[in-house]
Amino acid sequence: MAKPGTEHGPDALREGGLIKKLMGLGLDVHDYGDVGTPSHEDDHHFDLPVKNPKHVATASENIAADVYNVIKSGRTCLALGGDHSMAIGSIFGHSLAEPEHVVVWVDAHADINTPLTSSSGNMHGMPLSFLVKELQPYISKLPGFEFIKPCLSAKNIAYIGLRDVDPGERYIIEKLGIQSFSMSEVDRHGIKDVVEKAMHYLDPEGVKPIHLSFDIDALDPSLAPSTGTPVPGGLSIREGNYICEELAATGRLTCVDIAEVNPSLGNERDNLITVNSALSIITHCFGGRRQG
Ligand SMILES: CN[C@](CCCC[B-](O)(O)O)(CCN1CCCCC1)C(=O)O
Ligand SMILES: [Mn+2]
Ligand SMILES: [Mn+2]
Ligand SMILES: [Mn+2]
Repeated sequence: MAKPGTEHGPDALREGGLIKKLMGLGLDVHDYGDVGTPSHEDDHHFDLPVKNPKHVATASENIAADVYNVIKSGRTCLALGGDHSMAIGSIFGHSLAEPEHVVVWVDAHADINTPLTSSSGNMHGMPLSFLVKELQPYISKLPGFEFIKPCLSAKNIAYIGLRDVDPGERYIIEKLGIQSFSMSEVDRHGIKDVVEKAMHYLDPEGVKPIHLSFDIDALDPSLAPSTGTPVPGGLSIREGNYICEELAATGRLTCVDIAEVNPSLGNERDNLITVNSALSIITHCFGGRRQG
């Protein structure tokens, strides 16, 4: 991961009262615990500048298995990160259970660099490239990722909140025609129109299961300071809550990722602000409504 500390994200959310808040919504909550992610000493890939590939591969396979089991048991899965590379496993696991699902990716970043377009080598900037069928001819096969079968088409993805996109990602988004509502579209049309347009594009009949992959850095850094790649000019908590309320209201929200909460960044107050923003996002995905 780009910056150590995201491994403590789930516990920070638990300590912030996550389980109690969800139970307070009348939900039958089961905490499946942490996914096993053994680290690998010799974890580098000789001819590619990809960091921790074996670690990410092992974690992804474990996450996929756990997400699949949770969804197959009839529950809605809440996957807590952790680095956004977690979405490799969570989306793949979701697709094994619900092959028809669509993805709403809420993030300051597109996270669709291939190992060759990435300038950082950090896998949190690459998760979608491992999952999109149209990109497979361009993806270097990394050891440990053999289990992944690309499970998304470009038309199954919509971005909300983009404001820091690398040149290679912009090319991919435009070449594949991925639906992208950057912060410019949010400002131009308003969040209501953006969510309506995104859902009409992804699922005009209103029948498909939804995967929401929410990177906490989609929110403005004033709301989520404890995160690894903050970018000014993000979503307000009202906009973030609105997205979640609307997706929850479909009744088809089947898997939610909350990524990039990093309690080792910033001070105590920053941690509290970030955790509270993440808890607000989560509760509005699971039935919490501002109108009560
Ligand atoms: C925009 N792409 C970045 C950031 C990815 C953030 C991942 B997320 O999960 O937090 O969304 C940044 C690449 N830049 C690094 C600094 C120099 C310019 C490129 C990358 O490392 O690929
Ligand atoms: Mn990260
Ligand atoms: Mn991300
Ligand atoms: Mn991000």
